[in-house]
Amino acid sequence: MIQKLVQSKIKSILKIRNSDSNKGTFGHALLIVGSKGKMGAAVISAKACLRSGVGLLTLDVPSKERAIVQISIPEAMVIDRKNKEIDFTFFSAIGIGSGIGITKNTQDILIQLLEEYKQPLVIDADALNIISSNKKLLKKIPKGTILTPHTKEFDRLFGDHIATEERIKSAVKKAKELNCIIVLKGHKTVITNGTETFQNTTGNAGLAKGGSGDALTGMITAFLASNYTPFESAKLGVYLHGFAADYTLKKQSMESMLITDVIENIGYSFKSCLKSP
Ligand SMILES: NC(=O)C1=CN([C@@H]2O[C@H](COP(=O)(O)OP(=O)(O)OC[C@H]3O[C@@H](n4cnc5c(N)ncnc54)[C@H](OP(=O)(O)O)[C@@H]3O)[C@@H](O)[C@H]2O)[C@@H](O)CC1
Ligand SMILES: Nc1ncnc2c1ncn2[C@@H]1O[C@H](COP(=O)(O)OP(=O)(O)O)[C@@H](O)[C@H]1O
Ligand SMILES: [Mg+2]
Repeated sequence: MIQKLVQSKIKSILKIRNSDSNKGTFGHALLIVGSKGKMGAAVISAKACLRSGVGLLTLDVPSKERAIVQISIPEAMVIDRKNKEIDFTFFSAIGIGSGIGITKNTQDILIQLLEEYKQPLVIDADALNIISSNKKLLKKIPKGTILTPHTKEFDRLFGDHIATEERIKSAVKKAKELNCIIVLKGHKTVITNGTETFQNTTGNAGLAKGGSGDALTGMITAFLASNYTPFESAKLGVYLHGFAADYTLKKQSMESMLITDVIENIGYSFKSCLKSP
């Protein structure tokens, strides 16, 4: 049975930020995102991550591109993509894939990460495509990892599907098999851990634009770093992302909406869910 992901469920998950908390309370996230020409994905995912409550954020980007993020997001720290000495285990949560491209370097980083990091990851976009072209990597995905494919990425990973219902059934089966969370993105995103399955009730076609998924990756990574469980993190990210997009319609149309407008409204999503009955 597919349950509707509604506001009361989100409210029951959201934790109130304690007044005596410090940045360490909300974890240190690492986002391995962006590449030459796709640094927008890095900036978008980082901003969305920071707007979702993470304590500290480090971005792993190609060294020639670091100025872009340092100038546009002073809150984030930056490390060099080529640095092989990175201790991944230092980070509370890691998101990888948005805008990274498929190169020898990004393939090596993903393989190194899957060898060294045994906690749940958030895997998106090109990192999913790297796994699709080297299916042996599926077995190395840490338990509880959140995979965030759109339809095409899902089919690259698990084979072609014609009907949506058939794809959802596969998502449930694969989530169980791989012991992970699958966020099957689309008009009505489906989130499953293989046992329970939810369909999102927020969001609109203003999100049908490049960068919307990159923002979602940043948000889910922030929740994971802040100690929400992987399933909770996926649900919070998907619902609040869509909710912020719906609120954006107060000022923008679906045509004019930018994902950066949506990110600016994440705060409203939190406020509204926390105060709802
Ligand atoms: N500013 C930046 O830096 C940006 C960077 N980005 C980065 O670029 C990389 C490539 O990512 P990508 O998703 O654009 O490429 P790809 O996997 O070929 O899929 C594209 C095609 O898939 C389809 N499709 C998608 N959703 C679907 C759905 N729900 N239902 C059905 N079909 C669906 C659709 O194809 P169509 O419907 O035309 O067949 C669509 O044209 C990645 O790393 C990403 O993070 C982007 O985020 C843009 C902003
Ligand atoms: N018509 C729509 N209605 C609601 N949400 C949508 C719609 N189209 C796209 N989205 C959402 O926007 C995001 C798109 O993700 P993705 O395709 O990975 O974008 P990108 O890679 O360009 O950042 C997903 O969260 C998806 O659910
Ligand atoms: Mg994407």
